[in-house]
Amino acid sequence: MEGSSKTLRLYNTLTRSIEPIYPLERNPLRLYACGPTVYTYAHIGNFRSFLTADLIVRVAQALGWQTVYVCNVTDVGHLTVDDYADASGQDKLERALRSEEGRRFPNIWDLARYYTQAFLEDWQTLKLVEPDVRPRATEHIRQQILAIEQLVKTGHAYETRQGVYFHVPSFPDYGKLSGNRDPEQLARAVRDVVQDPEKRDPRDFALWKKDEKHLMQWYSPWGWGFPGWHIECSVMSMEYLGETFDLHLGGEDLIFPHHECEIAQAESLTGKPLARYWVHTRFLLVEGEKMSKSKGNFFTVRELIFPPEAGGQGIDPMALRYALISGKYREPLNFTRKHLRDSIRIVQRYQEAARHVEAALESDRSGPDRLGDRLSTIYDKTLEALCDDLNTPVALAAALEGVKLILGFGDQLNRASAESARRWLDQIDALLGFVYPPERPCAHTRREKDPFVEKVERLLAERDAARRARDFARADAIREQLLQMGVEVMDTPEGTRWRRKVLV
Ligand SMILES: Nc1ncnc2c1ncn2[C@@H]1O[C@H](COP(=O)(O)OP(=O)(O)OP(=O)(O)O)[C@@H](O)[C@H]1O
Ligand SMILES: [Zn+2]
Repeated sequence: MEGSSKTLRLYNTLTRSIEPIYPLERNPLRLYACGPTVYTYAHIGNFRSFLTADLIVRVAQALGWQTVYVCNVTDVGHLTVDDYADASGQDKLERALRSEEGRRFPNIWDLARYYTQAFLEDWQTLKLVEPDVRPRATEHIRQQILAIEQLVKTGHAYETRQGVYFHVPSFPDYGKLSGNRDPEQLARAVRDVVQDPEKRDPRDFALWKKDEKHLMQWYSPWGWGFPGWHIECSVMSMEYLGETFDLHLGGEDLIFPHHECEIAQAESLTGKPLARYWVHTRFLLVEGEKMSKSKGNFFTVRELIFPPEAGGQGIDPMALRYALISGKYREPLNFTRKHLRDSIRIVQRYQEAARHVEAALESDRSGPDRLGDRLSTIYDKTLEALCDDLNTPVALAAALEGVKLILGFGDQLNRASAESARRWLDQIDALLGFVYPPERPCAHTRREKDPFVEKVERLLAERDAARRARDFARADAIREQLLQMGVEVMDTPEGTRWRRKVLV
């Protein structure tokens, strides 16, 4: 098998070192990536993290391994301050339902379904590998309840009037992933959060929240309520991958508390390590700050790739994919216009090379294969760079040499060389995923309107009506409101036009 002599090496957050990765015995490589909370569209920062998982799966497959890849959907609303271990605060899904955009959904279940669907479309648009299992938290409530019951039975959890908590002192290894071991520091981390006075230790975190008013609730041995966020991933990962699996992935913000808490719960249940390697992606930044749903400083896939008439910027999804993988996953990546422009140009060169190759395959130009050996060396270098802790900048630079080689032949490419070039482009596409366009880009929501676009159109109609009624103060106020939403309004002789503030 091509490249099978290579070793994949990745940085393991647990051991704080780069380690060779290999599956256990004769098992496939088993991976779990924490999926999105579906209360709004996922942003491209989220996709940066999913792309790390995607590349690892692709590299593993290129090395000839079998893989089992699980990526969940968090469709139970977890809480706005979930970066605190005890998960108090307001439910993100409920808050979304009360927002202006959320009002169009009749209930919380429809809202979660809608954004799940949108997420899956974005996933396909960016050509991420389809996971073998995509478990939904709402479909695994029974398993979560059973796990919590077991933790209570074994003395790792206890009930209060407000909920059920995992008792951190019952798991001495708490802190092994994040290094957050100092109890006082951990207690300070939760100081600003509404706390349950019956909690036995400030570090204890919620497994079950009792709440008869919560919009998503299930009946449990502790009455009506809903599970904590951390338990969902412990349960779903073990359900599909076994008690110990290979890689657990997510963005850097998940190291603590989410993954630390997952380890505590799962390892208390089984007495075995949950995952052998923990891999975390650094943030995608906008002007030096984390791109984040809650901060509102984000770009969604659709606002970048939709055509301008649908409120987007018409960017090739493959260029967006290229931009998102072009930085090392272990370093923060600043998302800039220049970066996106460069990626657009590079992907266009690949597309041009693919066109040349297709034309040459149709031609009757004979002659020896003058590309096969050189391209195969380049493929090797590309894969080797990815095996080196996913060094994507080096991998992409290596692959670009192949494109230059192909383009260097111009119209003189013969059939034999074109066959090698086509094989190479296919291989690079399997490995990096941006050479050919996606098969199924965002079809669903192209028919169904984006709620943002709907809102803009409604405001523009109101503004037109105000102008007709010569209520210019009202018209100006609406224009200002649109501006604050990032929308520029242009009055032209053909009528009112609008566009999002342009990025490129
Ligand atoms: N800016 C970012 N860059 C890279 N990964 C990110 C970024 N923001 C979130 N992630 C990762 O995306 C995945 C899904 O995240 P999730 O849906 O829970 O929401 P979130 O975007 O972190 O929410 P919020 O923005 O409200 O904090 C997680 O692995 C998370 O660590
Ligand atoms: Zn998770």
